[in-house]
Amino acid sequence: MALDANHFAVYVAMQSIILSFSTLILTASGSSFTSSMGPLLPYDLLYYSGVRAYFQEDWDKAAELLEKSIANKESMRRLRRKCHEDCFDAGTDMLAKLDSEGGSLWDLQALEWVQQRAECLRFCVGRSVSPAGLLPVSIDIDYEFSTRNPYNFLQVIYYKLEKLQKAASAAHTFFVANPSHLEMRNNIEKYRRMKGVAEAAFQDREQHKEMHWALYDSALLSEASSDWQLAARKWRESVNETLRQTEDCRVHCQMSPQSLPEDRGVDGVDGVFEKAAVLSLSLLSCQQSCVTQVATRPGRISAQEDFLPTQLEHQHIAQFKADDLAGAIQTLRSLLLFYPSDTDSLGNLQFYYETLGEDKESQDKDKQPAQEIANYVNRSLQEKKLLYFGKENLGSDFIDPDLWTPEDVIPESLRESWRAEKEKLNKKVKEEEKEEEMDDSGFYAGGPVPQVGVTITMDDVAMNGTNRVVLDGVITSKECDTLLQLATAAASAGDGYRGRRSPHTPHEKFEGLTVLKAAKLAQDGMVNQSDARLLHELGERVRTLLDSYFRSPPGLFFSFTHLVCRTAITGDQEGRLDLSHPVHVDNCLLEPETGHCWREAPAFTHRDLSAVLYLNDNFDGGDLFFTTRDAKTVKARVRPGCGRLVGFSSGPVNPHGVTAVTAGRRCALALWFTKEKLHRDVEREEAEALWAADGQGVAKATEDGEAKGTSGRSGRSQTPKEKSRGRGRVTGGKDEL
Ligand SMILES: O=C(O)CCC(=O)C(=O)O
Ligand SMILES: [Fe+3]
Repeated sequence: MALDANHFAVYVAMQSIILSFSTLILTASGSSFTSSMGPLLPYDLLYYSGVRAYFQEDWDKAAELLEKSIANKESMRRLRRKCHEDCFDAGTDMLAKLDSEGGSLWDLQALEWVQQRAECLRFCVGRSVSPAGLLPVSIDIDYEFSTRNPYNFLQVIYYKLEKLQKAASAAHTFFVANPSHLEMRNNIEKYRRMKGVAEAAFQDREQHKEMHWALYDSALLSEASSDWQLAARKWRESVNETLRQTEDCRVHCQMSPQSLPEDRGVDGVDGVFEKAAVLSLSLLSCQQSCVTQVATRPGRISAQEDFLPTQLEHQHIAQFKADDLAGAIQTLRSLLLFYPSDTDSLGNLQFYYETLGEDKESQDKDKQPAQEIANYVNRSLQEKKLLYFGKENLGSDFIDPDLWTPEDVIPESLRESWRAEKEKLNKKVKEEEKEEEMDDSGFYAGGPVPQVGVTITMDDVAMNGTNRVVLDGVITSKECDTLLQLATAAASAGDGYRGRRSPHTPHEKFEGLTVLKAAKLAQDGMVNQSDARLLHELGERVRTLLDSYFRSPPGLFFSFTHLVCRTAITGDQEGRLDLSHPVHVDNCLLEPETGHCWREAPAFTHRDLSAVLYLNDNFDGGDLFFTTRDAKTVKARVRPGCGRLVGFSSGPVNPHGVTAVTAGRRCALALWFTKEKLHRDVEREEAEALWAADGQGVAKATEDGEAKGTSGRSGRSQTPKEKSRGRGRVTGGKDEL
C-alpha cells in the first residue's frame, strides 16, 4: 500500500520508539485497550500502536487504537483540569501564615504550600493514570495531534472499512486544520459525490475545542443580518467561551510537564533560586501564550490580533443597537480596561451616559466592568510585569502576545531596542510594499489580443493600477445566453448544484457550477452536453487571451473554474450597506490596517492570474471595483456585461470587491490560473477524461499550455485517494468565491 512521504518519516521514527514500548504494548493489546475501566493508558503509546496497525493494514485494530488515543488525550486533559480544581486549595492555609510569621520561617511555609499542592496533584493524577501515562509526551506526538494528523489516518482507515460517514467526518476534521491539504480537498469532494454520505457527516469532531470560533462566526452573521439582540448574546457567549478556553489552556501549562531551556535546566549552573525563577517564568510565559493560541483559528498560522478587545468592541455596539444601554456601558468599561485612554471609547461612553441621562456618580456606582474581565486584565498585567522583569534581568525570554500592554509595564531598555527594531521592520515592510506594487508575478500587461473582434476597453492606466485589463467582445450574446441557461438548468437539476446563501452576505443566494459538475450533469442528461462543453471551451478562450495580453511565462494552467451566479434575495435588500463580495486579494489574506497581505492558508496562495467573464447586466448593483491596499479608496470600477472579460494578476497589487447585488441575478464565469503545474485543476482533466471516454475528444491543455485534441484518456477512479507518495494534487475549492 502506498505511503504518504510524511507518514513514512513518522513511521520510521516511530519504529524505534515502539520498540521501547514493546512490553507495554504486549500487555496493553490484551484487555486494557478495549476496556473503559482501569488506569488511563498513555495516548502516545496508543497512537504509535495505532499507526503501526495502520501500516500493517489491520484496519479494525488501527481504528480502535487511534480512536482510543484521541479519547485518552481528551480524558487526560479533563483529568488534569479536575485535579487542578480539586487541589486548588491544598496548602493555601500556609500562605495565610506568610504575612504574620515573624523570623525566617516564611520560606518554609511557602515551600510547604508548594509541597502540599504537589502531593495533592500527584495523588490525584497518579491514581487514574498508568505510570507510563505520566511520562512526558514527545514533541513529535504533540505536533501530530496539534495538526490533527490522527484524523488523516482515520480517514483512510474508515474508507477501507467502508464506514463512509466516519471517513467523511475524519476527512473534514483534518481538513479544517489543514485547509491547504490538496489531497484531502479532493477526497472531501469525492465523499460529497458518494451516495450514502449525508451532508451531516461532514462534521468537525474537534469543534468542541474551538467553540469560541463557532460563536464568533455566528455573532458576525447575526450582525450582518442586523439581528442585534442575537448578536449581543452571541458576542457575550463568544467572550465567555474565549475566557474559558484561555483558562483551560492555562491550566494545561501548569499541569503538563514543563521543560526548561537546556542550560538553565536540571544540569544548569544556576542555584535553586535562579532555577525556581526560570521555572516560574517559563510557566508564566506559557500561560501568556494562551492568548495567541486561543486567538488562532484552526488551520491558520497567525493569531487574530486583539482578539478579546475586538469582541468586546463588537459586543458593546450590538448591545447599544439592541437598546441595552446598561449592558453596552458595562461592556465598554470592560474594553476600557484594555485601552483606558482610547478616545473613541471614552467618547462613546460619554454618549451612552448622556443618552441614559445619568449623573456621574450613579454611572460609576452601577456599571462597573465585568468582574471576569477585570480579573483577566489584572492578572495579565501582574504576569507581564514579572515576565518583563525576567526578560530584562534574568535572561529569560518572553514574547508579549498583546497589543494593549501599557508602556509603563515594559522596561525602558526594552522599549528602546524595540523602537529601533520596529523602525527597521517598518522600513522593510515599506520596501516590500513598494516591490509588491511593482508586482513580481511575472506578468506584464500590454501584450497582443489574439482574437478578432475583441477590444481593450480599459488598461492599467485607465484602471489606475498594475496588471489589470478589461476586454470586450470576448463571447457572443448567444454564448452568454447558453451559459445563463446552463446555470438555470443546473440549478433546477438540484443535486450537486443547489443555490445556497452566499458565504459573504446573507442578502444574496449563491450558486457555483464547475466544469466537472457540468460534465456529470450532462452525462446524466440533466443539462445539454454541448452547453457543458461550451463552459469548458470558453475557459480555453479566456486563457489564450490573457496568456497573450499579460505575456505570461510559459505554462499557464487552469487552477479553478466556476460559473457563479449571485442572486439578490427579494424582500431582504432594504438599507443594505454590505458588499456582495468584500474587498480581498485572490492569493493572500489582505490586512487592510497594515496593508500587508499574508500569503497563507486559507487563501488560495497558488493562484497567479484571475479572470471574470461576465454574462449579463440585467441586475442592480454587482459592480466589480479595485481599491488601494487599505481597502478604502476605489481606484477603478467595472460594470459587468455580456462578453466583458476582466483579467488581473491575483496578488496584492489587486485588492478588489463586488458591490451588493440588490435585484436580479448576476452570473459570470470566474477562472483562476496558476503557473505551477502541481496546482492545476485535476477536476478539469477529469471532465476531459469523461468526455474522452464517451468518445468525444476535447481540446485539452497540454503541459506547455498549448491546446490540442485528446481522446481515449482513462477516467480517474471516483474513490477518495489514499495517501500517495510525493506530490499533492489540487482542485479549486468547492463553491468558492
Ligand atoms: O465576480 C466578480 O466580479 C469578482 C469575484 C471575485 O473577486 C472572486 O470570486 O474572487
Ligand atoms: Fe476575487
